[in-house]
Amino acid sequence: MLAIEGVSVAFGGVRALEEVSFEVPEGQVCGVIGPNGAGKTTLFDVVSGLRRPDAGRVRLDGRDLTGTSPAARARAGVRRTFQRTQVFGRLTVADNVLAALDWHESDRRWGGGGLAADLAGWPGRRRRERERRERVAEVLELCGLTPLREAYAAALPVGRRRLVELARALADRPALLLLDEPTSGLDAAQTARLAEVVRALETTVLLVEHDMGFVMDVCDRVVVLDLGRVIAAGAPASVREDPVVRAAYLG
Ligand SMILES: Nc1ncnc2c1ncn2[C@@H]1O[C@H](COP(=O)(O)OP(=O)(O)OP(=O)(O)O)[C@@H](O)[C@H]1O
Repeated sequence: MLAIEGVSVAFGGVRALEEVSFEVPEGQVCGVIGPNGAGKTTLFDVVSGLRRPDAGRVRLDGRDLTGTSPAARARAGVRRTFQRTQVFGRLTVADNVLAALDWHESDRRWGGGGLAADLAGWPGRRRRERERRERVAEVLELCGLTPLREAYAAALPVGRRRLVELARALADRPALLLLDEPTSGLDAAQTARLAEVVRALETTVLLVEHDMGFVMDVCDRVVVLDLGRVIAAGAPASVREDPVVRAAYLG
């Protein structure tokens, strides 16, 4: 479970976040919405470790992550995607996912052990290799990318590249997935396909998104920020009907 507890951030006189608190239970998808300047990006930066809050805490499964670096959060199982997709264009779709898996594994296991350890560990390595290939196949299937597994990522339209990025982030079963404006640059069909994939995930997800339709479609819970404060939180349908939310959007 992700817990945001009394998080505040100020930029000079501007209170970007003021005592923001909410929780995302394990396996749920939570969307953060709000008008321009509401504090969404700042909140995302606090959760991913790019910005240290002036007050409050961020916990993941009870573990206090406040003040830890983005790299330490990655080791704790936090993954994020970016508005501009970050994939290896000259690798195939399958190799993109495999590379992500290798990267996170080696990051956890660094220390090595030399040639003797390598030889002694050979049978285990073969098993691990098979497990890795199986995991890649599983993630590609989940993201609807199996037919494209041998395609080069650079040749794909942006909607597919976004799915490749998602597959990379999911590869080693993250504890928390952060999606930053996942629909930006996607057309309606691509957005609908992405929504299907996100709905099928069993991962805890926090996403920031301008596309209300997408948020209402994929989220179990929606948190609405306005001028740095949580003005509403709950199921998509109740948030949509909330007069306070409507007033905030209409200005
Ligand atoms: N680095 C910064 N220095 C000064 N003020 C900032 C900084 N970053 C954000 N702010 C201010 O903090 C407030 C919240 O900004 P933030 O970018 O988090 O909002 P947002 O909801 O992501 O907005 P948008 O939807 O426009 O991206 C705004 O008033 C913004 O001008």
